[in-house]
Amino acid sequence: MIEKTDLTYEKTVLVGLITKDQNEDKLDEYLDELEFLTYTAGGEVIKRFTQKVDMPNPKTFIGTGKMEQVREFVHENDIGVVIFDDELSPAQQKNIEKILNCKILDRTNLILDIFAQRAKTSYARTQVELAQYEYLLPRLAGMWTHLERQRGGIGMRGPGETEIETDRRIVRDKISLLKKKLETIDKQMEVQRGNRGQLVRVALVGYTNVGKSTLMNVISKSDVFAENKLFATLDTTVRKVVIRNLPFLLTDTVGFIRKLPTQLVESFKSTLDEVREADLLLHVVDISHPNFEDHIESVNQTLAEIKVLNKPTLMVFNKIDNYKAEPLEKDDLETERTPAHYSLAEWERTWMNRMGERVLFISALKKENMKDFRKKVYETVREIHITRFPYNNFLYPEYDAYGEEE
Ligand SMILES: Nc1nc2c(ncn2[C@@H]2O[C@H](COP(=O)(O)OP(=O)(O)OP(=O)(O)O)[C@@H](O)[C@H]2O)c(=O)[nH]1
Ligand SMILES: [Mg+2]
Repeated sequence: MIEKTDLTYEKTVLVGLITKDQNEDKLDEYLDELEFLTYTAGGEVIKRFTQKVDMPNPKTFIGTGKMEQVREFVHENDIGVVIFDDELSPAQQKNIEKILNCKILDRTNLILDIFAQRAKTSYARTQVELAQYEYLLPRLAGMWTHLERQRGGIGMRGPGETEIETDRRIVRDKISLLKKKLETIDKQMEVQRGNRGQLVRVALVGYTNVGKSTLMNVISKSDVFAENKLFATLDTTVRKVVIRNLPFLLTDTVGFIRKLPTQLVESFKSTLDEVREADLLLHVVDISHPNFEDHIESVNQTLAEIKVLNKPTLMVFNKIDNYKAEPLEKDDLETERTPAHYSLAEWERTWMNRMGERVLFISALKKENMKDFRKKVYETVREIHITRFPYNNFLYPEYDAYGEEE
């Protein structure tokens, strides 16, 4: 299927809720991210609507009065799409569509759309298609999709079976078909991975748009697609990298994002196998992003969900060239000093306290501190290598034994 909503130049409105779990600042952050996602999908955000409620309205997500405001705005400004920051129930989706009379998407929907636009290889497309059907399945109730045409055949529908049940069955069949297809490719890939021999495997992980592909390009001198949009990378790329004379495999992977249902993450299982099978993770963080600590948290959560726990990890804080602490005047005694005011040196100390030596502060773009980066990666990979193959440790001396050149 691979359905794509064409958002090109489409005028868009965002809607989010302020609730007890999500204060105004948090919502602002989420909507900033949603706006970036919309831009990535090709849309342009004209306005945001927010509402403070205890609970989302079960019928229309936002209240009646607010909905009327949105309806007027949509009507007067020729808005093509309204995007909700949270997942809508099928009933909500249907009701809202009726009222607003334009395209209605939720966050998951939008992300899936971007995935669909970006999936290039047949493997990535199959994964996206699987994710789309997984998303569709619980939503079939109340939605008459006429999927049965695709299946056809007399006698396919049992007596008394409703259309929805038929649709469900078709979607389930499709899901198991796609899973089988992925399994077959997986087996081939496993063989390929097996052929990679006894090299230590390192995987770049991190939130989307933090600079994983840029870093990959810098260290492997390869040409992986990197750009300032979300989910530039959907396929994994593996490169052999040699630092000094120590070879290892480096994998670039799909970026993580918060509020992505686990079941969708699972659709990318095979891509994530690279992460599961890695000996070392480089967790890349965009330290210039105001919410980078939340990003770390949500990456760790996804790692836990896919059962990648306690793997050796280096924290790589990237984009130091772009980091700006919030200014705080010396004589300002009123404002409380928070981590937002930390200098880079303070962040470095904070993370060293938490993680010991396993932290790095770099700029992949400006190639700052790359020497440090190479050294630390070399030493960590070397350690893994000689633990595994103790008999050839003589091959790889301490990094500094090479002297200063390079
Ligand atoms: N200022 C600055 N920008 C950077 C740095 N590293 C990467 N970028 C920019 O950040 C954007 C995202 O970079 P990517 O390498 O595509 O990020 P990614 O983590 O691979 O993103 P996804 O594949 O979308 O998850 C690009 O515009 C890069 O030029 C850096 O050190 N400093
Ligand atoms: Mg990338």
